[in-house]
Amino acid sequence: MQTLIGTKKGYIYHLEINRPQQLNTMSSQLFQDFKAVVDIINKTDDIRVVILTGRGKHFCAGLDLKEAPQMFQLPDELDQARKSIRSYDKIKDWQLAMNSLSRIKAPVIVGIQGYCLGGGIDLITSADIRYCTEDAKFSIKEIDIGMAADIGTLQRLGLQNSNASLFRELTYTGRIFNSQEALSLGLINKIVKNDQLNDEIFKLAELIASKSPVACYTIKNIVTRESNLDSQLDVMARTNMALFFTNDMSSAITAFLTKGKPEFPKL
Ligand SMILES: CC/C=C\C=C\CC(=O)SCCNC(=O)CCNC(=O)[C@H](O)C(C)(C)COP(=O)(O)OP(=O)(O)OC[C@H]1O[C@@H](n2cnc3c(N)ncnc32)[C@H](O)[C@@H]1OP(=O)(O)O
Repeated sequence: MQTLIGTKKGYIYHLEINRPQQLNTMSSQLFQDFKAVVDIINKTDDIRVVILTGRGKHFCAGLDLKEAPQMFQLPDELDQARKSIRSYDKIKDWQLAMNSLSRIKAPVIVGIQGYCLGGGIDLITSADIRYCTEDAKFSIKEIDIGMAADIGTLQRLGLQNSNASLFRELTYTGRIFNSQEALSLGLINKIVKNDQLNDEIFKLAELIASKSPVACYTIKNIVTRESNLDSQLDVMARTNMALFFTNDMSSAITAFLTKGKPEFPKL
């Protein structure tokens, strides 16, 4: 795999996002590699815990906005309905990729440092356990590219969040929030010192790996049956399939690439 590196250490499988020069942004290759790695891991019967980290300074700066215009592009000759159906299929495929961590049979621990933005949050919400460093920074940044987070965040983190008001503020504004706020939101379960992330998550992984893998498998099977998740994600895909063709989105992505300011017309 090009964008993910996997290393097995005893019962622990360490997966690393390997696009540090691109701030580990999500390219179409990364989506494909996430889908592929689930099979590799699930077919290896002595993997008891999976750790996911990102190489370099940042965990993940979200969707690769340099590649995004190609990712969203559909043939001009298609009518609106056909474009919408094809974009629905694409969103479902990306949802499948970003739900990979919940489809891994073993518990998954994620370690986050630096920025974790947009799709990066979608990805980590499908993990079992999330630790971050003191200086980690988060943003539910989809709003800044004129779209709604469509691959997990609204469903896994938003619905039934005990801090719903803070959650809504963060989704409507896309403002950067720190590790303490991430903790209070339930996005993160432990903040660790900047230089101790790997030590802490490996320590935790070793503890879980010492437990019965059958019991861990059973627990994961139960706790990942989030009520109505599939239908919620499907509603999201059916809603966003039209959003992909707004000028809001293309104007926002162009503004990022050209360091300009996007224009959003009235509803
Ligand atoms: C559609 C369904 C699937 C997934 C949907 C996901 C939605 C999202 O993920 S929305 C969020 C998308 N991401 C962003 O909006 C992040 C944009 N980037 C930033 O805000 C900042 O760059 C930063 C990450 C906060 C870092 O800031 P700073 O330290 O000041 O560095 P910069 O000079 O801004 O960036 C360095 C270099 O990296 C490039 N870059 C940064 N982010 C992205 C990105 N997401 N995609 C592509 N490239 C990115 C930036 O353009 C710079 O490149 P240069 O070539 O050096 O100019």
